[in-house]
Amino acid sequence: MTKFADLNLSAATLKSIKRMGFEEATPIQASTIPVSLEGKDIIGQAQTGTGKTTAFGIPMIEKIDVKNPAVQGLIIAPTRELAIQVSEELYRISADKRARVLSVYGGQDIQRQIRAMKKNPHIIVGTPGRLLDHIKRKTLNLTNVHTLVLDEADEMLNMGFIDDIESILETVPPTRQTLLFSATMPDPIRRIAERFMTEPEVIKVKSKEVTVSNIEQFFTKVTEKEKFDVLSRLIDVQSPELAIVFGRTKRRVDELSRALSIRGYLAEGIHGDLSQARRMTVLKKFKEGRIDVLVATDVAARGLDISGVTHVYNFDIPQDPESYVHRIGRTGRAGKKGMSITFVTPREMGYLKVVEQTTKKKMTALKPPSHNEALEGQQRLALEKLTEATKESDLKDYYALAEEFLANHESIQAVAAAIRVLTKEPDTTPVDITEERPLPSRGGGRGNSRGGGYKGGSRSGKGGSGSNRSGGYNRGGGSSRGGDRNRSGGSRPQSSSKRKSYNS
Ligand SMILES: Nc1ncnc2c1ncn2[C@@H]1O[C@H](COP(=O)(O)OP(=O)(O)OP(=O)(O)O)[C@@H](O)[C@H]1O
Ligand SMILES: [Mg+2]
Repeated sequence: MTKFADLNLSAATLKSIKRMGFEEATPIQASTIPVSLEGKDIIGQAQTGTGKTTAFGIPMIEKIDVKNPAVQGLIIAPTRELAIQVSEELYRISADKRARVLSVYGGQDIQRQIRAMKKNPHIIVGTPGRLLDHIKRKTLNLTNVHTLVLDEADEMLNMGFIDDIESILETVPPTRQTLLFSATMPDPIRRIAERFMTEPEVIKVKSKEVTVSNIEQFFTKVTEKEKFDVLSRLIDVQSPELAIVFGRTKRRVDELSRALSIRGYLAEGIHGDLSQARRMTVLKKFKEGRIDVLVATDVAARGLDISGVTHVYNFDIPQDPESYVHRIGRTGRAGKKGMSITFVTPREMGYLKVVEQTTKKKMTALKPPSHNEALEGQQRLALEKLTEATKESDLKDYYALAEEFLANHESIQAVAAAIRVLTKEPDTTPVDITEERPLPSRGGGRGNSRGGGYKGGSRSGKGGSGSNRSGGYNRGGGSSRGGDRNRSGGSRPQSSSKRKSYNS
């Protein structure tokens, strides 16, 4: 085990790390920080939730000259929420050194960002589109950047993002150090990445499986029609502390969050068509536990670190194995336990095999719970609440009434009534969920799982500067940026003109 104190870090950074509560460096931190401090380019791959942010954050902060007012570090992230989160983590690492960190992303007032730029931030964390926008407006000068990080590099280099990234890189000195991090790094993407790196060192934390062992992985075979009832019952049986339900499209997310609310769950949805203010409010409520279930498209699959997420439900199986790895990685973080349950329709069993081949881990089959099992789950939850309440010392005020009640009722009847009152009985209110077509049938091979391969097709018709690319997170073959993901029905959803927009 490596202690941060053994990594040759400055006193200021060590102090900040201590304040963050970190004692030992995680394996990816221990293996990349020394190499990064030497100035080498790195492709860093380690499982979800194992501290990659701090792994690139510490050396970047170490190398900032706070007396120099120029932007010296640039971090590019695929989504707005991730850009915000990463900037917050860097801010914490730099609490003592006091390097200035600024996040810029689409959907936020650009004038406000321009004003913030004038306060000479040392590090910029941004999404590709908005960064380009600032570069074009000449409100962001990257000529003094010595350290560049692509967080979730494979995601950004895959399909469509590559043009933006290349344009940004053209404005950064070629002598810079480039660091790429992700939990997944398919070979074709790695080869693209190496094009703009200098003799990168590939640092991969060795593990048998791509996913972390603290996530218990299940699948359940269900028909499209059964899915929603099965989801409700699973939530009732498993009573997650916080759960994320991933759906394939934005419409799916809207319908699911509405349906869950109708059935009495505290659920809200997040996807790329919502305003940035709304996205932030929903995420904040989820982090604070004011909603228990976050329903999301893949916009929330990458990098988000929300403590207390105990369950991930893949309401629709993702078609890319990488997406699966990142989705389930929203639980089981920083050594905590988690559980994932993936719904598979009979025709989609081939996708399950592909996922398992990629993760090198078999999922355990889970029988969908019955109505009675769901009821029992909720009753047990009620009993837990009752047991908790008996530990309270100030129940005395209730004794008189309790005695009066027990004089007229059997004790078993009294307790049963209390449990019943506290039980949220499984709700079977009919809800409207549009049926999603199954993914096109496929065999078991990994082969061509992402359709046309990693071509990095270009994104035409880039939205005007500062525009909110409201397309959300499309990977569909269609050209409509505002459309849902994969609406292409029975045909293969990804053609060679793969592209996604993601609200930079
Ligand atoms: N050395 C450490 N000791 C304890 N906790 C840590 C340490 N480093 C990071 N963490 C915590 O672990 C959690 C996960 O970290 P982080 O988000 O950086 O993971 P990641 O590897 O980037 O995951 P993903 O692949 O999902 O992006 C965070 O809550 C972070 O604060
Ligand atoms: Mg990360």
